[in-house]
Amino acid sequence: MKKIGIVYGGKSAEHEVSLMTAKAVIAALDFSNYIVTPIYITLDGEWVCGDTLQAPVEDAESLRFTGTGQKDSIEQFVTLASNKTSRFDIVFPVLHGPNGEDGTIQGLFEMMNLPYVGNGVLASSAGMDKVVMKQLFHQAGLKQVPYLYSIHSQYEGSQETFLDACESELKYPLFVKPANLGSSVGITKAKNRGELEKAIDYAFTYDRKIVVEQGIVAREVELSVLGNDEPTVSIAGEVLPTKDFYDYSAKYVDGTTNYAIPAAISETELYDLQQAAIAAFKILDGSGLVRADFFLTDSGEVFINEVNTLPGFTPISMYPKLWIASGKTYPQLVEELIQLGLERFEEKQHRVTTRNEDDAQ
Ligand SMILES: Nc1ncnc2c1ncn2[C@@H]1O[C@H](COP(=O)(O)OP(=O)(O)OP(=O)(O)O)[C@@H](O)[C@H]1O
Ligand SMILES: C[C@@H](N)C(=O)O
Ligand SMILES: [Mg+2]
Ligand SMILES: [Mg+2]
Repeated sequence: MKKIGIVYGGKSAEHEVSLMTAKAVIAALDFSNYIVTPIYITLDGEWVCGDTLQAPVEDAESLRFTGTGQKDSIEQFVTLASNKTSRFDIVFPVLHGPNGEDGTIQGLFEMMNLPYVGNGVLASSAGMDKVVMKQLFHQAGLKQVPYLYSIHSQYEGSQETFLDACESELKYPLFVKPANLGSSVGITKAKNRGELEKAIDYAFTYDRKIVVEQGIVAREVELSVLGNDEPTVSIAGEVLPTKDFYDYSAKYVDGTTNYAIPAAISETELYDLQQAAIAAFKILDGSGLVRADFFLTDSGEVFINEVNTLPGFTPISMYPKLWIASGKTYPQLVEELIQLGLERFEEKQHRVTTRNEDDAQ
């Protein structure tokens, strides 16, 4: 039996989405092969290690443990994970957004020498920050919509100058986003200066850095990438929002969004999208998984919007659905991700061992 720790929740505005993902991942595990420990990080950042689970949980709510009120209960996790008998064989951080999808927890696992599922520190942090991500994508030659960004302390002193720059360099409608977040939290579509100003103020309530993007009229197409050094890429899926854009409520609340899997696109368009998804994964030095989100224009032009290094992962989320459409089952996908995490860890360990032996000779 392998010991697996599922870490979920998190100090993030995507906390609730993580609970849904965690429930689904736990349900996919083979309980005759894994001893499953749930580790909940509350919205306040308190860590609560649950008792090992005997079976999948019935609902996501039951994963929301009550904490002890001690903010340093991360020590409980460190003790559990460092102890020889209770040490996890692997940890699965099922966290979305800041403090989880951004390299912070991956850094903790690295320092503890714990194998974990998914992207490492670099890919996670560079993939979380939409500005850094855009700069890397530019370097990889990937086409993107025009954008500007600002940092709160700079914006405060030069608000009008920034608004003027947005209006002269970009065309309405504009999409204003916190740089480090997901699930469309904090994003507003602005159609005039007044709305832009409000949208910027709102995005700054989530992050010290914000991005203002030119809106594009295009289809929204997403692809899933899976693997380590030789990643594979899925077919494409199209998001068909029935609202103004694919906002938080369209994603998780009102169920108004439709999806087309596979997306009705040409072979050339699919090829271009797949090449771009792999290029995005590689420039970030990804491991395990990434969902790449694109805009596809009527003339077949591909613009990368962003990647998610720990995308929504319930059986009805786009990332798994694209692999399920290619013949994998959801539990097979979860198992594959665990194996990829173990492979990455073993490869690193092997290098250390070999080097130490070489040094000793
Ligand atoms: N430049 C743009 N032009 C047109 N629509 C946009 C643009 N940027 C974002 N959108 C709309 O807003 C949605 C959310 O944007 P984005 O994917 O960047 O946010 P996110 O918070 O990282 O979401 P997630 O991580 O859940 O995919 C997009 O799916 C799209 O509907
Ligand atoms: C979880 C959300 N950021 C997604 O990418 O699906
Ligand atoms: Mg995102
Ligand atoms: Mg997206």
